Amino acid sequence: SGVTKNLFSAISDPKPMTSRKVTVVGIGAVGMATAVSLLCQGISNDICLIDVMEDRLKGEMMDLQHGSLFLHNPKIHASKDFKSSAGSKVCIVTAGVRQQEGESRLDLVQRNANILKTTIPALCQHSPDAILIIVSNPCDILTYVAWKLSKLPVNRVFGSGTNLDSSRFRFLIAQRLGCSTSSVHGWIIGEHGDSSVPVWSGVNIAGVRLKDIAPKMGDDDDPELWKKVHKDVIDAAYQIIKLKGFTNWAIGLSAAALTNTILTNQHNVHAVSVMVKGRHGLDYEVFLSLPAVIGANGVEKVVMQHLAPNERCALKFSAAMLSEIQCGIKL
Ligand SMILES: O=C1N[C@](c2ccsc2)(c2cccc(Nc3ccc(F)cc3)n2)CC(O)=C1Sc1ccccc1Cl
Repeated sequence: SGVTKNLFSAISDPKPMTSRKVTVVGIGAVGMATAVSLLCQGISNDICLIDVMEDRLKGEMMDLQHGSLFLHNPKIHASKDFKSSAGSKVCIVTAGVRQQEGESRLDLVQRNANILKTTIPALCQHSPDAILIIVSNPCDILTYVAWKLSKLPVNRVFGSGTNLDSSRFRFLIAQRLGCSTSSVHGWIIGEHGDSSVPVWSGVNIAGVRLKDIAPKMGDDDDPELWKKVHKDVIDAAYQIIKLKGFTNWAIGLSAAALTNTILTNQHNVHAVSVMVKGRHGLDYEVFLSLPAVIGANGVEKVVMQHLAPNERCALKFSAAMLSEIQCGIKL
């Protein structure tokens, strides 16, 4: 038009640079917290929102677009058609249905698996090189389902897993000790949620292992009751549900942090849900969280922590449980 012709003297035609496009599937509280975390931290400037609720989708897209001035002038698009996710480097799946009153866990799993049956193949069709991060719950089982449906190598699909559990764990310890969360190193591994496994021997600040100072740390007869920190991680989840009805900010920030590690090929170590067969004596084809090195190719390496017998036993129990549930899922 007249204005653009007379306003700009073009130097180059805008060729698409190697975009860091990210697709977020599911625009519920978690999906939107993830999108906002990505945009506010400048982790991605090219976001695609996918959901089936078209009005809500358009509203969220417009509302986010109107914040462009306060962001890094991002490209934000939204559609129920997966075509608009084409060329994504990372696809974050937060879509899922809530557990209904009295619904069995297996029914919930099957309903969420049914959503993945259309979602995963469509994402892979339009972004064949993408890394998939599964956030939907139950996370470990749905990460397995997504991996099976994607037919991708195991490094390209992982779950947010105990990344959130570990961040709450480190926060609570940091509160107890009076230092920053990032300075408290500690890992919760295994099944995300109620049956997660805290690796007490690994909790340290500047390499000083708390277990060396408080040898009974994590035991039931520990006078300092450190085991309560893990219980508080679990109780916090239920308390937040009771207080606000859902959780979204910490999980959204954690999904954005995982995405940043991929897009910047940072090789950070995160507790995420990976295929554990052949590790720690586990023989099941299941996904559980272990500390993993994450980069542009997704899961690059797994850190093999020295686990106590009870920790290995808890992982084995979870693996057997997940394997049993997975057998009951119709893919
Ligand atoms: O902070 C949460 N909130 C959720 C939630 C629930 C509704 S909206 C958000 C939560 C909170 C409490 C329990 C619970 N259980 C659950 C199990 C299987 C499912 F398929 C879905 C949910 N989920 C979802 C979830 O996974 C978390 S983390 C979490 C949960 C339980 C124990 C420890 C942790 Cl670190």
